[in-house]
Amino acid sequence: MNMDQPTRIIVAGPRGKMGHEAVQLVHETEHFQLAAAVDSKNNGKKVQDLEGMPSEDVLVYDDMEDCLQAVEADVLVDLTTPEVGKKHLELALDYGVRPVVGTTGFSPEDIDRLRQKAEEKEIGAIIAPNFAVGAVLMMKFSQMAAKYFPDVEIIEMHHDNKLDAPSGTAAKTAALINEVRPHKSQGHPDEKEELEGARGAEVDGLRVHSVRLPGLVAHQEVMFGGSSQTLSIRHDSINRKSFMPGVKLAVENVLRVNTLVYGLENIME
Ligand SMILES: NC(=O)C1=CN([C@@H]2O[C@H](COP(=O)(O)OP(=O)(O)OC[C@H]3O[C@@H](n4cnc5c(N)ncnc54)[C@H](O)[C@@H]3O)[C@@H](O)[C@H]2O)C=CC1
Ligand SMILES: O=C(O)C1=N[C@H](C(=O)O)C[C@H](O)C1
Repeated sequence: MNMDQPTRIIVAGPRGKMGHEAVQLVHETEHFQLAAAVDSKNNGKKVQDLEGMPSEDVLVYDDMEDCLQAVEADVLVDLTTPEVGKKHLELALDYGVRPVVGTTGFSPEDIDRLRQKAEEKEIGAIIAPNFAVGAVLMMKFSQMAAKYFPDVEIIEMHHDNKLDAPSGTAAKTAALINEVRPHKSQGHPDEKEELEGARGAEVDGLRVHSVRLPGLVAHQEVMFGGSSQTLSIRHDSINRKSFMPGVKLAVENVLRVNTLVYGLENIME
């Protein structure tokens, strides 16, 4: 790949809340070039003909494989839905296009399998459950705190159009915390849920609660409790522009790695 040439990018999900911002980011970034978009409809139209899109004279495909066969691209930015995102990531690897995936809903098994595939193909891939730098710091600070406060509950709060629960960020936070937290079942040993789900989902004894409300964007609070004290670590994305510097960083870095990287923290300086 010639690093002096602009990075040619396919955006999947261009009419979505995140995809729309991503098309705008590619349009505004000098060393990025939009190669095509993959949408669930609008096959054969130009991106610039979709409502609210910048003047990008490139084609929209309604099928990822058709797009990968027709278009020369370096990177796929996927911001679709959990099931679609998994298929797109696999196809991109098959065609030697490096995936940057913000789509959430990947299980640890999915990630292991896809990492193996990326390594077999010797190309980079990045799955980032949260592109906001502040959210990455919130996760890292939570991991630091968990060493000293093993009693912790995660409360993630999102808009009510979100398909997956818990959020990818909450799942990643729980995984990071459980790397350092001694296993512990929280709450009273005789605790009983009078209403199913009242104590949230359980990840190795740690509880995760998902709130869905109109008006919210993306928020997470990690609450720790210790003797006579509590600690809360909170991040709020109040606009989807908060994710775009992370998308840019991931596109730049996916060209330099030959494995699947899970989490923006692994590429942040
Ligand atoms: N990693 C991160 O920082 C962030 C990740 N997300 C994740 O990104 C994904 C998208 O989120 P939003 O933009 O809020 O959702 P959205 O619902 O606004 O957009 C999803 C888009 O995917 C499109 N789509 C569905 N099937 C498709 C297909 N077969 N081919 C092409 N496009 C298809 C839909 O038409 C829609 O436009 C979700 O999984 C969400 O959890 C959201 C925000 C930040
Ligand atoms: O769907 C969203 O909106 C978001 N999804 C990601 C997640 O599941 O963690 C990232 C962010 O929280 C916004």
